[in-house]
Amino acid sequence: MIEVTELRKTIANVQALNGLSFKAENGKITGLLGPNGAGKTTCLRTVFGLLQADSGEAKIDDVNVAVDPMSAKQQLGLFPDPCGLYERLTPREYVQFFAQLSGMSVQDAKSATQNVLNKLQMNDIADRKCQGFSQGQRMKTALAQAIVHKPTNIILDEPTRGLDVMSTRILRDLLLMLKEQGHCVLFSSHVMQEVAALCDHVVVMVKGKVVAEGSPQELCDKTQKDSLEEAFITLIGSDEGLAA
Ligand SMILES: Nc1ncnc2c1ncn2[C@@H]1O[C@H](COP(=O)(O)OP(=O)(O)OP(=O)(O)O)[C@@H](O)[C@H]1O
Repeated sequence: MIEVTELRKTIANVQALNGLSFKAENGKITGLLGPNGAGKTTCLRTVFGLLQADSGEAKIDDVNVAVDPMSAKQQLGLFPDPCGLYERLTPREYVQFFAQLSGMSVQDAKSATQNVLNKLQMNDIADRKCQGFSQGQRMKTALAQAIVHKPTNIILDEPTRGLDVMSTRILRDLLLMLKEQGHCVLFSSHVMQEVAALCDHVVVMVKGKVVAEGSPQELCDKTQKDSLEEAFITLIGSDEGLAA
């Protein structure tokens, strides 16, 4: 479970987070939805420990990220930008390298890598160099890296940005699989369709704080709108920065 409480962060005189609080539970996909500049990336970076909040706290499975970052990160996987793979490595080498970085012995890293390659059905590409991979193959490799140390929690910042329809579908299926396996999946987006299709729980944020949260249906009910897009626009007070 990921829990943030009253997070505040000012960057270059901008109040990026302004008392942000929400929970992302295990076995659910939680979407952070908001217009450009709402603070989604800042929130995820703070949860991952890349940024330090001015006040408030972020907890991963009840471990405060700022107090015990190593333990917190043991239970956290960060989906990297699939464009940034090491081109000269094969997925097996790449994933095993990150498994060892997370503290596993060579033997454990090898077997964890084989497990994740099986889980994501990647054996056909496991020993090819990443150079020249399709977006979908990159996506799988990036996700394998994020989950090889078997974290309970996975965070993804706009994971479908720049992806074609097929790659988006592959990623959706992978996220649904992780949810079925009981993981906590937290991702940011301003793509309405993606949030509607995937999320059990949606956290709508504007200017660094939560303006509404609930299931897509609950948000529609709350705003008395038929579509999620209309509900979000009502909640946000404008359609700026939203993608259909
Ligand atoms: N390094 C930085 N320097 C200056 N301002 C920053 C920096 N990082 C974030 N901000 C500001 O903090 C606010 C929140 O930014 P953030 O990137 O978290 O938003 P976001 O919701 O992820 O936006 P987008 O959907 O456009 O990616 C914005 O106003 C942004 O300009």
